[in-house]
Amino acid sequence: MIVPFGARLAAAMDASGPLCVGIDPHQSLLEAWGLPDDASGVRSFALRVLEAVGGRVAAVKPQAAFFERHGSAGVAVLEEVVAAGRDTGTLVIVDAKRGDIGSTMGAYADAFLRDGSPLAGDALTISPYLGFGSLDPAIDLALSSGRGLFVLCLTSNKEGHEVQHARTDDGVTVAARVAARAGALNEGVEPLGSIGLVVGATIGDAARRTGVDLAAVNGPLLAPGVGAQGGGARELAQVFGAARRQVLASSSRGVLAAGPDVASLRAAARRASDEAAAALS
Ligand SMILES: O=c1ccn([C@@H]2O[C@H](COP(=O)(O)O)[C@@H](O)[C@H]2O)c(=O)[nH]1
Repeated sequence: MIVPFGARLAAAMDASGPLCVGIDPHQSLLEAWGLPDDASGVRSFALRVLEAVGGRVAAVKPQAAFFERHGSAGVAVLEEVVAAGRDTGTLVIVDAKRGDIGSTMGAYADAFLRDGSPLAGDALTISPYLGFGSLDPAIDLALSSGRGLFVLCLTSNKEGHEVQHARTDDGVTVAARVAARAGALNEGVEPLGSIGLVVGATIGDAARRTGVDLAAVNGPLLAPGVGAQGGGARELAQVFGAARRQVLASSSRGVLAAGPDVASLRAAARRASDEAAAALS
């Protein structure tokens, strides 16, 4: 039986807390960890993170860009990391932020969401800014394969408002429209739908200002920006309010800076998870 991603994530957050650890092998972190800036260094880095947090946090999020910058050897490492992450029992969210015209989106869906594809984790981040309807192939395949999607809605970067806060002809913001479309796909699903949103922990009161009803999305809310970008317990509570039980807080550098020692990484992840749980309870 296929268990939908939303149900699997809800169970993982209940068991391990609301934290996703980002696997972002930045050049500077590889150097700090004494690793070479090549695919072998990225491999050692990512497997070390999995050793520290696999099976102990709700999710991990390998950032595809840091693997792709090493070409085909880096992509092969990403494949290995996706498989190794899933083997630990921790959910794997591939942060690749794909988005394209529908026919090409079908190929991205095939790569990242199809059973048996080496790049398919448990969920994928995607961009709706070629139009929400262009995401249909990914939505169809995610739902039929028990996977999830995180659709960019209100991102953590300071430039996001240029597009996301813009108003359409009927006065509704782009972000609110994205959120409403995701919510329609999750309607009536319990405990949580599988079509989530990306909503940065750094956005302050932007959800209110843009008319985004986060609770009505009835899906998971991936909240990057915790740690290195300045988001903390106070920001999580402020941004998510009534939707806080849907939130999966995400931290990459904030945890990774504790490496390369496995015990220190594990302790940093535990702290981040406990802080997020307290802020979102
Ligand atoms: O709005 C967004 C969407 C995605 N991200 C990604 O999350 C991590 C954040 O890394 P930190 O080191 O914790 O700052 C990174 O992979 C981004 O691409 C985001 O930050 N904001």
